[in-house]
Amino acid sequence: METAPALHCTGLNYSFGDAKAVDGLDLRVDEGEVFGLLGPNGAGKTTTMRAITTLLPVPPGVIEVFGHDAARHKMAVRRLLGYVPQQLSADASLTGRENVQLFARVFDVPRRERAARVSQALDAVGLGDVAHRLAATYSGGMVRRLELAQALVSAPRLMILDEPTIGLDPIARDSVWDRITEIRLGTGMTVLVTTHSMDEADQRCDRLALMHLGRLRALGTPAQLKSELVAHRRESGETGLPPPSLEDVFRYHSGSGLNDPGSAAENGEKGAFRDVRRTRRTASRLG
Ligand SMILES: Nc1ncnc2c1ncn2[C@@H]1O[C@H](COP(=O)(O)OP(=O)(O)OP(=O)(O)O)[C@@H](O)[C@H]1O
Repeated sequence: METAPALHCTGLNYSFGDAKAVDGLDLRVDEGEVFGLLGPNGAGKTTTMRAITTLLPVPPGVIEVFGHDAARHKMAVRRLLGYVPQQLSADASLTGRENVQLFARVFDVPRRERAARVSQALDAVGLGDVAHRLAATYSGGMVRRLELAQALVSAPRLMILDEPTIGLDPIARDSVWDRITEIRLGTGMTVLVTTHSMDEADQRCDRLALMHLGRLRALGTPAQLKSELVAHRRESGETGLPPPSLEDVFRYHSGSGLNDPGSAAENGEKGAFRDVRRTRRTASRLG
């Protein structure tokens, strides 16, 4: 019998008032993959992730996590998930260990396993030795790794990471990604991640979905997406260009971004303003 994929979305729609944030999204993520959700600001990535985590309501039959319907079996789905949102979730006035302990209680990790699981999660992200320090004293990269530990403490099978490296310098970014890779290799955990860094997407993701204006525009491995663009250039007679990067693929599928009709900016500045404000707030708190 075929095993259920880590995630299956069938015709996911989500609107905020009259504005459609996600428009008929079909997506399948297989167990063990690192799957990147790409797209310009306002493409619908965070809304998709929040729907998967059951934080936004969706009707039955639309989202399944390891075969569990997110509408009918909300708690079963939540138990399978770890989620690191874009906004910071660590409390600066607690120590690293206290932050992770808090999540262990919230996620109902059995009391007798709690201490060991908290230590394991902190060690897995390389914070075991500094777990006694207040999170306020951590660098931006350490805070992001602490949030990863918070999400890891419930031993999720599907980890959802919304821009886990936003606002980090290249060394801190690598250290966050190296930890994700190590944990994934050790546990077989599936990862669904958004990033605006095309280098990260290219180097760290097995497969990518490119969203724009709430719709899926392209799907495949980084190599497939690039070779599709080569084929398209050939068909349209564009010659003499260097091999495309993932950024070229992104630009090709995202059109003129925020100036497209129906985009966040065209639908009202408020949405775009909120997106930028949220991103800046996270980045500056990490900086
Ligand atoms: N709470 C909300 N109320 C109203 N509109 C919203 C809300 N959250 C998101 N939107 C709108 O829905 C659309 C999709 O937003 P979403 O945050 O999912 O995009 P995104 O791809 O994650 O963008 P970013 O890369 O900036 O994080 C945008 O037009 C956004 O303004």
